[in-house]
Amino acid sequence: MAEPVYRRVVIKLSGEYFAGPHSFGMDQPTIDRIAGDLIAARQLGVEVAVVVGGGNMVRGVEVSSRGVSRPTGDTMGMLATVMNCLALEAAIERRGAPARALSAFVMPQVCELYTRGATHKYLAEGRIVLLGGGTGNPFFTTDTTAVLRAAEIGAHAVLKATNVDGVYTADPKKDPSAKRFDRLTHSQAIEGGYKVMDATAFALARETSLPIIVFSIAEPGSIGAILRGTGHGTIVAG
Ligand SMILES: Nc1ncnc2c1ncn2[C@@H]1O[C@H](COP(=O)(O)OP(=O)(O)O)[C@@H](O)[C@H]1O
Ligand SMILES: O=c1ccn([C@@H]2O[C@H](COP(=O)(O)OP(=O)(O)O)[C@@H](O)[C@H]2O)c(=O)[nH]1
Repeated sequence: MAEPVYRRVVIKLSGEYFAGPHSFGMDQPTIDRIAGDLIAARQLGVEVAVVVGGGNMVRGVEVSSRGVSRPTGDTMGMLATVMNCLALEAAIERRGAPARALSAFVMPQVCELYTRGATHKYLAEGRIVLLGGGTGNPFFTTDTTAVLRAAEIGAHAVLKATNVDGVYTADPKKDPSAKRFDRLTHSQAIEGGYKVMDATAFALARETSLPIIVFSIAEPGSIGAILRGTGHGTIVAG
């Protein structure tokens, strides 16, 4: 079997995708399927840290438009990401593989606090490490969290597993004539204003020379295919 292209990665999983065919909440078959894909990725010999979004439950901007302050709405969003991590941790462990959820917030009754040291330790033990709570700060996203954590732990790439198969010249859900890029630079992604990831995430990835691969999570096995270099997606790199 081909050697994996990257030895340590941060995988950003769309929170929205956790809802499966529903518009809200956690769809267990979808979470179980993602757990299987992550275990297969780990079995390639890759150290896997995962940042999960929270859009299946709370997005700060939406909540704050209904009356709470933006920082409070964002805190709710970050707590939603912790819940997704706990669901994924349970799904991975039910399949017999070791995982460990860490949170950006101190919540000792729930899970351990995120630190670089703890992440390295659990990755070295062969666990899939699930990073909840975003950056711990409002006004950021889990895309930015994924790049930040990747830079902190010395990951070789960020894999953004989402609901489109790459970066397009325009939102492909709105513009059927949009064209997909195979590859583009961080600067091109920022200047193009492509909304598949926020500009803060692209800018931090440029600053830290981290490649980002945007690909669809909908295809079972897509994470492993990207890691083997045979997947279908857009590479955003230097
Ligand atoms: N230029 C673009 N290329 C690809 N996707 C885009 C683009 N502009 C907007 N999008 C939209 O970005 C969405 C993915 O971003 P987002 O909803 O933040 O995903 P996630 O839930 O994975 O964080 C896609 O559903 C797609 O419709
Ligand atoms: O560092 C962070 C990460 C996330 N969030 C909040 O958590 C929500 C869920 O994250 P995100 O929208 O990135 O999830 P996804 O789009 O992947 O489902 C966001 O809307 C924000 O309100 C935040 O405030 N700071």
